[in-house]
Amino acid sequence: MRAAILTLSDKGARGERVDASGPALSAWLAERGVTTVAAEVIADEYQQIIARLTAWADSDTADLILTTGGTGVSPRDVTPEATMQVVTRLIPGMAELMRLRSMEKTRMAALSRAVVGIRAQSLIINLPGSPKGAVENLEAVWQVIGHAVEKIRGDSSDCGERFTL
Ligand SMILES: Nc1nc2c(c(=O)[nH]1)N[C@H]1C(S)=C(S)[C@@H](COP(=O)(O)OP(=O)(O)OC[C@H]3O[C@@H](n4cnc5c(N)ncnc54)[C@H](O)[C@@H]3O)O[C@H]1N2
Ligand SMILES: O=P(O)(O)OP(=O)(O)O
Repeated sequence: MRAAILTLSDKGARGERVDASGPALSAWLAERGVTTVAAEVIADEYQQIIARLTAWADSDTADLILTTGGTGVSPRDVTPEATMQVVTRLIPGMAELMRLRSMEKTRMAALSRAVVGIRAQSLIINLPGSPKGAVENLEAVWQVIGHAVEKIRGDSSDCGERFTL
């Protein structure tokens, strides 16, 4: 599986904070055999987020596109809105699963408005901004991601009896 990681952070884009979340996700994925083929830090700008997600998905850069940051309720948090503009199909259950598992760790997880969806053949997942929050949310849906990527890419095998989790 190939992953691309987009960090949304005004401070990061201005060079006022070192991006710890993108590298934390990349390291976590590498331990599971997933290569990060692209990674970028940009500001919380609606149009820029749309442009980057669209370019990665439409050029088939990655099977899995992760965003980190900008999912909350601050005025400049627009990652979910930009993602909803880009995806053609939402997968609400994956976002629900992330919040369910996260709320077992912190009630602040209720503030993440993260969405998950599909554009072209890429699965796009919003994750919160902190390194801890980002990895915890990815971990929550990890067992589902492999199967989602297979299905998005047209796997027609009968999955009815393959999964019990
Ligand atoms: N499983 C978890 N889920 C959530 C957590 C958590 O700890 N575990 N945190 C919750 C909180 S609190 C909020 S609020 C929401 C929404 O978060 P956002 O997506 O809006 O996150 P940001 O405001 O962009 O960032 C929050 C905070 O994290 C630090 N930060 C952000 N970006 C970076 C970066 N690239 N490198 C290092 N640190 C970063 C910084 O202190 C920001 O103020 O999510 C809940 N879900
Ligand atoms: O600069 P950002 O976007 O990372 O903002 P915040 O630290 O308020 O999440």
